[in-house]
Amino acid sequence: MPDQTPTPPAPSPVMPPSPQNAAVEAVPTDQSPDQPPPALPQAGDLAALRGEIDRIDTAMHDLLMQRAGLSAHMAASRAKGTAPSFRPGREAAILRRLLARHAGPLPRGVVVRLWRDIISSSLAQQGPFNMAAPGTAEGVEAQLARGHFGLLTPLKLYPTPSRVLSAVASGEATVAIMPAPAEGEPMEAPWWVQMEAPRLQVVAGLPFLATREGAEPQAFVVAPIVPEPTGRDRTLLRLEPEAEHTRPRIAAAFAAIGLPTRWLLRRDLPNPMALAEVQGFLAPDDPRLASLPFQRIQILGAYAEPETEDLPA
Ligand SMILES: C=C(O[C@@H]1C=C(C(=O)O)C=C[C@H]1O)C(=O)O
Repeated sequence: MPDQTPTPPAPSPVMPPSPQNAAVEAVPTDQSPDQPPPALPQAGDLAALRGEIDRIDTAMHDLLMQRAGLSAHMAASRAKGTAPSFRPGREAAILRRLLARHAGPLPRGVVVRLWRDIISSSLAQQGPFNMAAPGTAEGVEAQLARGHFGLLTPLKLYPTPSRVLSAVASGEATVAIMPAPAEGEPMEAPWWVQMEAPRLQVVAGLPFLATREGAEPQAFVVAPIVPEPTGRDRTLLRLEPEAEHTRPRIAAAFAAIGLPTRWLLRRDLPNPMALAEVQGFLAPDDPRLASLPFQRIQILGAYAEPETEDLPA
């Protein structure tokens, strides 16, 4: 594809400070500071700037078409195998890599927004992909589902979290968007008590881009796949405590094996059950788990630690 070479700026142009100039100047470059600035039209030359934007749009469109072509190849080579096409750990790694190299005026939230749509369209190419969430279209889970998997991924709403879980368990839905477990959940047994592990696993926390440092996910993605480590993960564990295993004692047992809990929930009804989140990626055969004094301990999944949006200046 022939590229139009943009006209270099006039020697030492004196540009008055304006938002337009700020945006132009902030275009990231790979050049070192002592090299001349990249060849860009002068800020006052709107027609040339628009021409440059058209050239960039064409280049981006070409690359998006190339990317979709690669996804189609992947889908074709997968058709013969059994490897799952949904790999939330890889998706998180892709976003982290881009955020780590990101610079300039484009907000990090926009980078995530754009790539979430690109990745979701690639998922749709791999085969049917649809989501289930509890509540209404205005509810937190539905909004987070849309935010993560895009506006074009089909979403079916169910009246309760346990119906959502049944939908993903039966294969009616590819993924379930579940509310983050919390104290004082409604009367019906919480979904994490019912979840059919290890076949179903928590594989992502939403939103991936948190508005502030340390924010906890508001929802979890559950799917019939095995989570993969991303380098910065958290693991959810479910266990059946005895009567004497109060929350502090459960927390102390985890701390004693070098796995301090980030948070811990304990329910007594219908049976004693606890859910703990620990830092890091734990495999089911992790030897530390065998030394915990609990009856049944199961990994409910693992997810990539969220990234944060730009902090206010
Ligand atoms: C096409 C793939 O599947 C999905 C799509 C991805 C993408 O578009 O980058 C990444 C991870 C997968 O969830 C893949 O295996 O990379």
